[in-house]
Amino acid sequence: MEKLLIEGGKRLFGNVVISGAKNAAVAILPAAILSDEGICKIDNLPQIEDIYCLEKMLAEIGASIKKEGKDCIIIDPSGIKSHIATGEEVRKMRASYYLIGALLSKYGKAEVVFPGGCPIGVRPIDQHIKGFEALGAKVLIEHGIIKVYAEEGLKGSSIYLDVVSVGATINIMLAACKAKGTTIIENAAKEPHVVDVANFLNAMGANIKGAGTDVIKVTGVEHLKGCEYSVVPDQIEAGTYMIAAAATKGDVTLINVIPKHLESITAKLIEMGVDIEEGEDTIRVSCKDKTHGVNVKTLPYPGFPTDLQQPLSVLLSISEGRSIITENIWEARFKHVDELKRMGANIKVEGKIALIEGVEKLSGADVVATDLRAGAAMVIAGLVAEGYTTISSIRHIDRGYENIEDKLRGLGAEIKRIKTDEREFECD
Ligand SMILES: CC(=O)N[C@H]1[C@@H](OP(=O)(O)OP(=O)(O)OC[C@H]2O[C@@H](n3ccc(=O)[nH]c3=O)[C@H](O)[C@@H]2O)O[C@H](CO)[C@@H](O)[C@@H]1O
Ligand SMILES: C=C(OP(=O)(O)O)C(=O)O
Repeated sequence: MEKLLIEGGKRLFGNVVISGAKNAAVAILPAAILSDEGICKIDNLPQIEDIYCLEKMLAEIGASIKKEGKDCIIIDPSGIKSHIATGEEVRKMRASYYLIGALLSKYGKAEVVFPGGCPIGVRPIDQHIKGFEALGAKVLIEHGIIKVYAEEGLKGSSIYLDVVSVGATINIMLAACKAKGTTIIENAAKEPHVVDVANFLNAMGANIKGAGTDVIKVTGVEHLKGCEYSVVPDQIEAGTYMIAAAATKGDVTLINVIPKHLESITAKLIEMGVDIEEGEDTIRVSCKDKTHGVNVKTLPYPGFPTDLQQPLSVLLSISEGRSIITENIWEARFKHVDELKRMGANIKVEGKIALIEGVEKLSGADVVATDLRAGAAMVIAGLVAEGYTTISSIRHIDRGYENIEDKLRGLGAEIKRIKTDEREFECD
């Protein structure tokens, strides 16, 4: 088993380059199979396990995938013959559900195994299904496989999402972009990755308007073609490094970011006493004094992102006074709290609320990355804690953070990946 070993107490200084956004890239790769003519060259792809997993899935159904340089791939979908994706990889990640929208759009049918992803609570897909059905598809779930058929073809429709869902918004865009007529998605998600996927599809020839607002209009087109595209910078990876810089009382400049996408985290950090300087595509985060506690509610974009709640809870744990986190999106996104408590944090969880009393310091311990962002939280905790921290189950971290230990070492952290003889305990 691999673990991360961190010697805490080093302040982070210097520059860190932010990678392409996981949550955009995991939808853009499946979207690329929609090309009826030509290849897609996709750049600024994060080098993370979720992307490697998707590349394998696409190759399994017949796509040709070629790497070009470090973070660019070329996808040629002309060899795809199958509408079925039920392999081992599909189960490993959440975003494999985008294969449903993409295959349905391409073939009028799709059979995809139920997706996996972070164990952060019940993760229904009823809004995806509602969207596919509104477009004229029949949906059947059998033996853990989602089977979607549109024998008469897909027809544009109006869909009002009952909850703001990133996945359902993107999946309906994918399914609708070659449907007959116009589809309107109301109460749509507005996250930067939703906009990025719409931009990618438009670069392929789709006609999608309104992405980034809560009403998206998709006018079906007959034909999509290949394109060249660069994935938007990762808002969540950037936020994680911003929090790490503040927590270690460091001075870090993030390169390759879109400051607008980070407004909710920037505002929260400023409220806590952190200094932030925004450039055109950079953000400098510095912090000399102890930060103070604040209240945070997770909300769909442009609210504070749930994916940064766990990393922020570490900074709040060592801030002066009391903080309250309200987690409004996922019902089980406080699993990291028990791990933080091992390091001396004072946190009480009641339902969707975590009550945090700031402590003077954290101390190193053996902890577990219970999910992806919990893992990022443990890394930040290890960086600020006194002594040594080891983090296990780091496969979760590898799903979403490119070279986390190299990037942090570049900022002066003492962190390394170690191999142990222990077998990994699979808890999800
Ligand atoms: C690969 C990816 O992009 N993952 C992100 C995506 O997950 P994901 O797309 O799975 O999350 P959603 O935005 O769909 O979920 C938001 C809320 O809607 C609910 N819901 C969702 C779909 C549905 O059909 N029915 C339903 O009730 C969920 O239970 C949750 O409470 O957005 C989440 C919310 O920003 C992030 O935490 C994840 O990192
Ligand atoms: C929850 C996350 O990922 P996924 O939806 O892929 O499980 C995340 O990126 O924080």
